[in-house]
Amino acid sequence: MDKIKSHLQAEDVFSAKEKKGLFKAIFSRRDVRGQFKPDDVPDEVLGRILNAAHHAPSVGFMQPWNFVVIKDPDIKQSVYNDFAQANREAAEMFEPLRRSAYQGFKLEGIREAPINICVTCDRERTGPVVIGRTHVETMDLYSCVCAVQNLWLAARAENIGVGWVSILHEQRLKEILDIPARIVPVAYLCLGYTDFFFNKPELEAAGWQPRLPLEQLVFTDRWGQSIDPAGGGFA
Ligand SMILES: Cc1cc2c(cc1C)N(C[C@H](O)[C@H](O)[C@H](O)COP(=O)(O)O)c1[nH]c(=O)[nH]c(=O)c1N2
Repeated sequence: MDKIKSHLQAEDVFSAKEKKGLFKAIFSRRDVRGQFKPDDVPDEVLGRILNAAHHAPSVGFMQPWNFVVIKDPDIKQSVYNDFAQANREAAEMFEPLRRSAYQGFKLEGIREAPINICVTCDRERTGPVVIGRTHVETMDLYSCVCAVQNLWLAARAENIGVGWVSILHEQRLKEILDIPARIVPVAYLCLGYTDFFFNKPELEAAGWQPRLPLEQLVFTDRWGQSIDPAGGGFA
């Protein structure tokens, strides 16, 4: 009987070109909000992106996600209306100088993006006791965020921009989308083709927040014990 191939063989290592492709997706992925094209995203392309999301890691292989695909302009408008209200509330939370900068940012592309996707978490999908979630219950939510990241990177490889909108009232979003009580909306995403991706985060380019140096964020052995960046090999 043929032995079923149950693990990757040595020849399945990434070629230099494949490696480059993966890192290109990681480094050139952007949060897209202001430059969506109205062009339809074919179902086949959307299917590939959702399948990539579905292949994310999950605690206990729980796969707690659902993907609500929204194309209806009326639903988008309702979500936008909630964003507009939440965004006004958000602006009030910043001190005056930051507030005017905040008010100048475009922080969503809900109505322009041909597709919106709400990624949700079913906290009870595989029963109350889950391998790996026995002591930290939020692991299922983190698993859904892994799915979001897979989606974001796969979309980048398909030349499709994704923007995450989190300036929303969770309960209102659940009402608009008819999301059952036990399900948690994790991410509201806007998707569509785009002519370009900025080469830096927009918040970095606008001077709102720089990218932190990696060497400030990496410790050896103990919290606070910095590595020597030159010797650390991350340059
Ligand atoms: C959990 C979470 C939530 C949000 C975001 C991201 C994440 C991870 N981001 C996008 C965020 O601003 C962006 O990722 C960073 O500024 C870095 O830029 P790039 O993603 O590299 O372009 C985001 N952007 C935006 O315009 N409106 C929003 O409500 C949010 N919310």
